[in-house]
Amino acid sequence: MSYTVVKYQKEEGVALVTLNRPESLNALNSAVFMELGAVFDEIAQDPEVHAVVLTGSGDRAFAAGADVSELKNLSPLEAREFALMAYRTQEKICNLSKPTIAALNGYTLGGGCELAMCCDLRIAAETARLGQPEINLGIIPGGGGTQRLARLVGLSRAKELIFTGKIITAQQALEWGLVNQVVPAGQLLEEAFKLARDLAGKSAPALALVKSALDRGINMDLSSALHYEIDCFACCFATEDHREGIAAFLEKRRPAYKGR
Ligand SMILES: C=CC(=O)SCCNC(=O)CCNC(=O)[C@H](O)C(C)(C)COP(=O)(O)OP(=O)(O)OC[C@H]1O[C@@H](n2cnc3c(N)ncnc32)[C@H](O)[C@@H]1OP(=O)(O)O
Repeated sequence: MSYTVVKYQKEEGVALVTLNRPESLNALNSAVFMELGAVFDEIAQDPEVHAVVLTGSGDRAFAAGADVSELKNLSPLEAREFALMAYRTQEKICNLSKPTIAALNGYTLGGGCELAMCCDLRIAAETARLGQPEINLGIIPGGGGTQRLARLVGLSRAKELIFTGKIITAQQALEWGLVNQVVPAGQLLEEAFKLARDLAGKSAPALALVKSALDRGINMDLSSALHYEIDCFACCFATEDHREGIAAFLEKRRPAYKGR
């Protein structure tokens, strides 16, 4: 399938997905959400892809938020439809059974920050700036910002960011736990790919199971989550990869996983 507002490339088991509206700082409109949804459907079905890097084109923004010109004339029902469409795409990203890394190459604001939080890990360029400035438009985050941000940085810091609409540096985001790593801008994609290739070399079923244990478990009560983890742990023993991982350790060699 061909895409226009999103670019999709594959390299050595890693998918690179690039938001591609640099003239508007990769603002997220309906077309971007539709294409992003289709790309992640394609990735989910593609056995050659073992990890994903999501970034923005140009050197100014990952995404500066939902496209304000599209939000301008929405009725409440249309705003709900827009948010639901974004939600459906975000669910495809969150539920992908492969690891995802957001490479934040500049402004990561509003819906852009919400999209980054749908990825498993976030690496930011030193020049990246993050925030949820919706309050300054007289609206609130509608793409998971109130929930995912609070879960990542705690309720108090989430309120600080969302109430004030202030924009923080990549370093501050690192200190708050909103990003995992900060790197020089020129090394962002290289570092994101290094991590993605490392993850792509691990057992795919083990990664899928542990992603599920973490993402589903966090929303369960502790006892249910611990039992779910035990079931996921047990499922690993149905894979060829677990035999290979243990054999490789005992034979003092690198494992060669087959993803099954
Ligand atoms: C409901 C969820 C949401 O996400 S609401 C949107 C939340 N995001 C924002 O409020 C950020 C809006 N953008 C800005 O505040 C600024 O653009 C900036 C601080 C990110 C960068 O400022 P700067 O002065 O450096 O650049 P420009 O403002 O001139 O931006 C360049 C170009 O991009 C267009 N643009 C930027 N953000 C958006 C957006 N969210 N939606 C639509 N378009 C956007 C901006 O209008 C400029 O276009 P131009 O045609 O050149 O005027």
